[in-house]
Parts: sequence; structure tokens; C-alpha cells
Amino acid sequence: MKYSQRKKAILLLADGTIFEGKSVGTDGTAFGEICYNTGMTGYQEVFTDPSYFGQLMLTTNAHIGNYGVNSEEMESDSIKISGLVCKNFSFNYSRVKADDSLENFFEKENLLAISDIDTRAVVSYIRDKGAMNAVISTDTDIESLKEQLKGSPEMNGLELASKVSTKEPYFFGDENAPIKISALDIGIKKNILRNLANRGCYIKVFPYNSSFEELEAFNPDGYFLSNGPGDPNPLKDAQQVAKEIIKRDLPLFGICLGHQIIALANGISTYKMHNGHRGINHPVKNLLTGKGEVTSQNHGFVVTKEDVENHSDFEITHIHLNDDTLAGMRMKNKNCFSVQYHPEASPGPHDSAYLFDQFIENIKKVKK
Ligand SMILES: NC(=O)CC[C@H](N)C(=O)O
Repeated sequence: MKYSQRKKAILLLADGTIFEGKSVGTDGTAFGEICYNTGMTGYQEVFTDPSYFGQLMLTTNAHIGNYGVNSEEMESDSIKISGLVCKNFSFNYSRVKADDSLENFFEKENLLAISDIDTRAVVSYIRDKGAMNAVISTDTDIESLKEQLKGSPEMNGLELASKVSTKEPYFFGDENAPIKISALDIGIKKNILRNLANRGCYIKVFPYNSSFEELEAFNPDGYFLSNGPGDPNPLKDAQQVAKEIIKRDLPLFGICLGHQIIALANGISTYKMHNGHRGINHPVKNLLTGKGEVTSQNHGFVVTKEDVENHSDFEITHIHLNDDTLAGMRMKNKNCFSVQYHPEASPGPHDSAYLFDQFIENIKKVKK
């Protein structure tokens, strides 16, 4: 689409606030909870991260699309955000490694994006008011959009893993690799699988509603619970899987949604944050080493820190330094640990990749 052909488009928040912008490609209307990501790079990884399913993504970086897209930077096989809100959309891109423009990619995936929005004003507004549902549209009939928006589901209590999980089990990595992992796919990012495979793991990935017995039948050396979209509370099957693994004291590692599932499986609650953490420069303190880590984050729910403090089987291992929320925990007498953030990065810094090494060490201890 030529720049001159762009239409007026709007962002309407659930409380009636309106921001005006322009459409980028396709006309249409898209709903979701509005969230913002502060990363300066990594838009393709973010847009294809299954954890973002059902969310309208606002990017605070002033330019989106300027380095195009590359097929190696997919975190799943398609775009998972429900729509994009940005400031400047780059119709031109420049990068040797790029194989297409972001505009073409959006067109192929039929994603609605709007630009020329005062993104700083939106972020400052939703930081005060808290996360809320919104709609973006090239249709400017506000009353009709308001009506439709009323019907869009609240993120609190929403089960979304079933929408992004694999339908059938599949394998990842070298089948002769020394370590076997059963991974529950509640929205898994590809770079988690790459990180495990690069450390000598052959992984069998299971659909979100698989039972412990199905995961066990692969005869794995360790178990993994993935990241993913939505509220962890409705995911009862996954919580049951976590319970069974922990009961048998088998090596277990959970990331983000998987970490929240481990908490819920042990009677530790989670809650929806006023605004989530989404970006690639979130500071975390490792309480075991005293060291800081700059981390990649994407979550709107969080594990209740007080519940972990009061649980005799758990200890806190990591704290988010911006707001003192829980960023990581482990079980004192079981082979189980988990983090709220993303050691696989993609996008983001690699400071926390040691957590994958730790998982492998935990597995090797048992294997000996
Ligand atoms: N990245 C994730 O796994 C996110 C977990 C969960 N959907 C949340 O928003 O908190």
C-alpha cells in the first residue's frame, strides 16, 4: 500500500478513550487486551510469540518495520498478536539478512496494524488506568465499535493455551542426543526448543491437554512446562501434570506460564498485574548469587510472592528489581525450579541462558 492511500484508523479503549492514527495495510477491526512492549529491537519475535495471543500490541519503539523480516526470526509459525499499534511504520527496510518487508508479512498474515498513534500518550494513560481491552479499526463508527468491544472477553480467567498449542505431539532436535525431554506446549516459543536442543536434548512436544502418563511414555530424563498466553488458572490439566511430576520428584523446569502452573499446582496463587512486564531490559536479581541479570519479559500475570514466602517447600530465587515482584523460585527438596521471565531471549539479552544449563545439570545429577 502506498503511503498516500492510508486511511484514518482509531484505537478505542474499553473506557471510551479514543486515539487517532492511520491504517498500515489491510482494512478491518481487531480486538484484544492492549499491552505495550518497550523493546528497541525484536519485533518479529514478539509478533510471533504465542504468549501474545489475544493481545493488541503497542510498541514504544518509534520505528517498526525498518529492518524487515527474516524467516529465521519466527518464534512460532505465524503472527500471534491480534493487532499492532505503533508510532512510525517503515514501508522501506534495510538489512542484508532481511528476506521481506514487515508490510508484506502483515499482508500475508492478514494482520491489522495502525500507526501515527501518539504511543507515548497511550502508554502513559494505560500505565495509570491499568491493562484493559481495546479495539483498533479502520471503521470509524464509534458507537458500533463500543458495542462490539463490550463482547470481547476479559483476559482475567481466559484460557488461551488451547488456541496456540500443537494439535499432535512432535519431535525437535537430534534423536541420538543424550538427554530426552518431554515438553508441555501451552504456547511454546521456538527458541526454548533451540536452547534445549543446543544443549544435547531431544525433545518431544505435547499438546496442552496431555496427561502426565502421555509425557512419561516418552521415558524422558526431564520435563519442561512452556510459556504461553492467557490466565494460568483455567489450565487444570497442565496443573495436574505439574503435580504428578513433582510428586515423583522428576527434573522439572518451567518458564513464564509454566512457572505460574507450577505455583498453582502447589496451592500458590497468581494474580493479574495492573500492567504487565513486556520488554527486553527488565532488571532481575538472582538472590542465590547476588548478581543482576538484564532480562527479556512478557507477562501480565504473576505468582503471589507472599504465598511463596509462606510455603515451606519453596524458596524465592529471583526478584524483579523494578517492582519487587517474584521473578523466580525453586523447591527446596524437589528437582524443580522456574522463572517468570525468558532465558531463551528472542528477543533480548542472553544473561539468563545459564538457567538452561542449570536444568541440564539437574537432569545429569539424577541420571548418574
Ligand atoms: N510469556 C508467558 O508465558 C506469559 C504468561 C501469562 N500468559 C501472562 O501473561 O502472565
